[in-house]
Amino acid sequence: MANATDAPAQARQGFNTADIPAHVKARILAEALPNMLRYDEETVVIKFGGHAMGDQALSDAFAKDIVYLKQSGVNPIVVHGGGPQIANMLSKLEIKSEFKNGLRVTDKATVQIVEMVLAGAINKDIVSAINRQGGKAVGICGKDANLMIARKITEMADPESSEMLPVDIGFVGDPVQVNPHIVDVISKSDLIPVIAPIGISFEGETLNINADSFASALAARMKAKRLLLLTDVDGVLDKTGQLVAELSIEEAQELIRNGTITGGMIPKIEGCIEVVEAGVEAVVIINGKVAHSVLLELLTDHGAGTLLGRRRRKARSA
Ligand SMILES: Nc1ncnc2c1ncn2[C@@H]1O[C@H](COP(=O)(O)OP(=O)(O)O)[C@@H](O)[C@H]1O
Ligand SMILES: CC(=O)N[C@@H](CCC(=O)OP(=O)(O)O)C(=O)O
Repeated sequence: MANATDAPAQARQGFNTADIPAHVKARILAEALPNMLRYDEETVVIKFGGHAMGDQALSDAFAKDIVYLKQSGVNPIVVHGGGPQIANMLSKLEIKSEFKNGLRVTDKATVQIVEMVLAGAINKDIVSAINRQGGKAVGICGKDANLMIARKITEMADPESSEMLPVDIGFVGDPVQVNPHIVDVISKSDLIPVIAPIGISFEGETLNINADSFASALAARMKAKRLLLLTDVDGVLDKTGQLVAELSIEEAQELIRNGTITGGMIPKIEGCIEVVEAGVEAVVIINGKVAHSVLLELLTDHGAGTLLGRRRRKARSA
């Protein structure tokens, strides 16, 4: 048997339920079924981060979860990242890359590689993984049917003073107009949309969009029931490294102010706040390195990671 921390081994084992006692099976089903009903025909946007993609068995477990959701009447929409994979390709091509406030500075050569890696290799890998598990996935990016129109980022908040300062980080976009028609058309059938975070400007330029920002803008526009962000940690951790199971908007802002939330977690949480303010019930940050974390979050009462929203976890099964 794999131990609790050996997620890839657990994922490889799949669902072997033969040695689970009947009364435990009954408890699991009794907990899962009302949760399944709660998400029936609801849209759930799931962001699959590049750090969560590393292992084949885990990627297959993720793909299986997406197929199970679709088969049980939920409407899953996958948005993926690929930061580490872009970094690998840039380093092979000996192109230097740097980040400013969590965003990759993206010149003309870099944006071509970013599009190739995200909308090409990674998008098609995820599509194939879902299809291998019995789903019918369709890969698109924000350019398709003008799904994600973005504006070049030309100013950023100074981390110390919060004052907006002019910046030039190249072909990096901030979503300004989401046209979800193509996603609706795909997901109203038996197909599952898998979306690469590439956008297009009103002037026709290809723009690199942070995958968390892309998923947040889409979830907000589609008034999704949930946004799940899969990353490489269990959720938001407090100063002592303990998981924070739920956060209000005010508590999240305070954790950023007092320096508990730093680095890549800052844009993630800022996106989450905007999503909740736009009317999405809750956003959950979960560990994509735990096998079947998506099912654990959606179908068990206590959930898996950090929930940020207007709704308290205790009331989630209401
Ligand atoms: N308070 C915090 N709790 C959890 N993670 C944090 C916190 N502050 C900063 N982080 C960092 O944020 C990272 C996740 O963000 P990021 O690297 O952008 O993930 P992804 O590539 O999955 O989008 C974690 O690996 C961790 O290093
Ligand atoms: C502008 C910007 O930073 N874009 C990201 C897009 C990919 C991404 O966000 O991937 P993860 O979710 O795996 O981090 C990048 O170039 O890395």
